[in-house]
Amino acid sequence: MSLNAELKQTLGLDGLEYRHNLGKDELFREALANDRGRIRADGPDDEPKAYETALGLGGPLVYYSDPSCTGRPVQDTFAVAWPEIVDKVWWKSDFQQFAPEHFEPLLERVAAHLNERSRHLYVQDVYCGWDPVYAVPYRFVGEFATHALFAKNMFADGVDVKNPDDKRWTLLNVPSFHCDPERDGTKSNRAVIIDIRNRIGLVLGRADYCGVVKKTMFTVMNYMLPEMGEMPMHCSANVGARGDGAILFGLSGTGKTTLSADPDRELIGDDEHAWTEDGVSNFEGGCYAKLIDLDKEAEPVIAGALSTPGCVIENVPPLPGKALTDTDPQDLDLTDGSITENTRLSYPLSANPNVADGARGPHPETIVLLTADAFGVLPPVSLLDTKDVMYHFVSGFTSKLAGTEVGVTEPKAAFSACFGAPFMAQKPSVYAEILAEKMRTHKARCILLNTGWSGGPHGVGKRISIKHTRALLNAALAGDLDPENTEYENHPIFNLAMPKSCPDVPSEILNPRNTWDDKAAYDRQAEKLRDMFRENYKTKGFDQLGIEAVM
Ligand SMILES: Nc1ncnc2c1ncn2[C@@H]1O[C@H](COP(=O)(O)OP(=O)(O)O)[C@@H](O)[C@H]1O
Ligand SMILES: C=C(OP(=O)(O)O)C(=O)O
Ligand SMILES: [Mn+2]
Repeated sequence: MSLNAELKQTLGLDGLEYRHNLGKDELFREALANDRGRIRADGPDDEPKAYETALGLGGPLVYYSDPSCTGRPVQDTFAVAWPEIVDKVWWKSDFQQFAPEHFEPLLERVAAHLNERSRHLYVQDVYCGWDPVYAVPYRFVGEFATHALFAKNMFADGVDVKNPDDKRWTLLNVPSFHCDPERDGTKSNRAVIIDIRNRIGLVLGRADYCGVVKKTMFTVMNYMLPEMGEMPMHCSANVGARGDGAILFGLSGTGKTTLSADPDRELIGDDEHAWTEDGVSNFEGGCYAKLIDLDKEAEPVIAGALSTPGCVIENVPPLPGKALTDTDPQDLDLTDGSITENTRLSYPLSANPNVADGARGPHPETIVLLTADAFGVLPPVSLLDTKDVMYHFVSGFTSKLAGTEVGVTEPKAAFSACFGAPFMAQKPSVYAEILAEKMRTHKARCILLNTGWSGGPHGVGKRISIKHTRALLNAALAGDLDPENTEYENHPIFNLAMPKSCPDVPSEILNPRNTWDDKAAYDRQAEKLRDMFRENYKTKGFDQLGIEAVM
């Protein structure tokens, strides 16, 4: 079937011009010519943007998203509540039911909106997943060349999927369509809606943060993989010189991207993976790094990717006095969080000089659970046994940092099951059971690595340095923190095993109580966090899932 006929059949689009599978250079030029201002002017009450899409000198594209959408719009994210999925999906405030009777009329209105204007659309055919066992063809269809370029950077290509037409997902991204909540069944004038029955994603209105283009598909994968008995994971992954695999689970801002980009280890990916019988493989073909206050020495790989042609930079303002035409990445102010703290760089895996072949690697030898504790009370590193892993995996404690979700402006304690609740389309027990089974089969060492605050809570203490976190991680990966090589002490409040020493890390920071001047205040804060863990365990009914309480 021709592309025209296919898009007429799946989406009702008719009489449109498709710019299909353009190369990066073409998408780059199209983004500059077409994504500036024009389409946004359709919306009511448009807040002016401070800057418009700018040119990089043969380097990255600099995109400024709608000021109301510099992170994921979680409160406007839905799945169509078809009867065959309604009992399986884990519904929650950041993943809500969309009434089936509203879906078709809404899609028809979106199609009519596009057909009437007969604007051109960008269509990019990519794959989600590098392993043909579970990979799906992913067709991005949207108004902005920027998002098509993002999809090209961020997804796999050339994957040999059998019967691709029976598996293809189509994402229709239409920033110029503003929903009417009363008529359309949405909560506001924007919406992100997943239709599992028909394999369609809809991104409407001010939802143009590029992260939506990848995380929507990630949510889909998290629904589908357990159906095939496979484990999807919100984690980064890499491989050391001994062929030793590692995976690092963590919610946004905990360090998946930063810590997996290690010049000495082959990168598999920074965010979304599957763990199957064959090992670990990436869903994506690119990375999505945070740029705020990037330290070019501590993060050489990310800094190096900044000037890669075809990369997309999001919401970084220029240095004072620098013009926005002909922007050299050097002219951007990476310390400027005035648009958002969640400034971003998307780059293909190939921009990293050390990547794993085919974005795949072995079963992990080390499993890292990342957390960023803004209370400053968890140890920087703890050794976990299997029951600790299960407990901390379903608890998913971290502090949400400002920016990645609309509405989060300061660090906030979060218990996000499986370290990615908004994307876990099925219930946490589904993922916990598959992980438990994997851990029984493949023995791995496990650590809890806290990249959060030390010496006091956020605002008083300091964030643990990347240098120390990396030293702790490297020691764990090398086996230096294995129980036969290191002495441990127990944290009496969290019941966690803390090493007494670690190469290249001052011993006194390993027990967080040492880093606080006021020990009584430390104990009170630690007890408060422990009580939050207990409360979360109780209210979510984790005992009924067979998860043992460890604290
Ligand atoms: N000790 C640390 N470990 C990891 N990241 C840190 C640390 N201290 C500060 N950071 C910063 O925190 C952010 C971590 O974000 P990122 O690696 O993108 O997380 P994720 O990929 O899990 O969302 C980065 O901006 C990084 O520079
Ligand atoms: C893209 C995102 O992921 P992360 O912050 O984990 O890199 C996001 O949360 O929007
Ligand atoms: Mn990341």
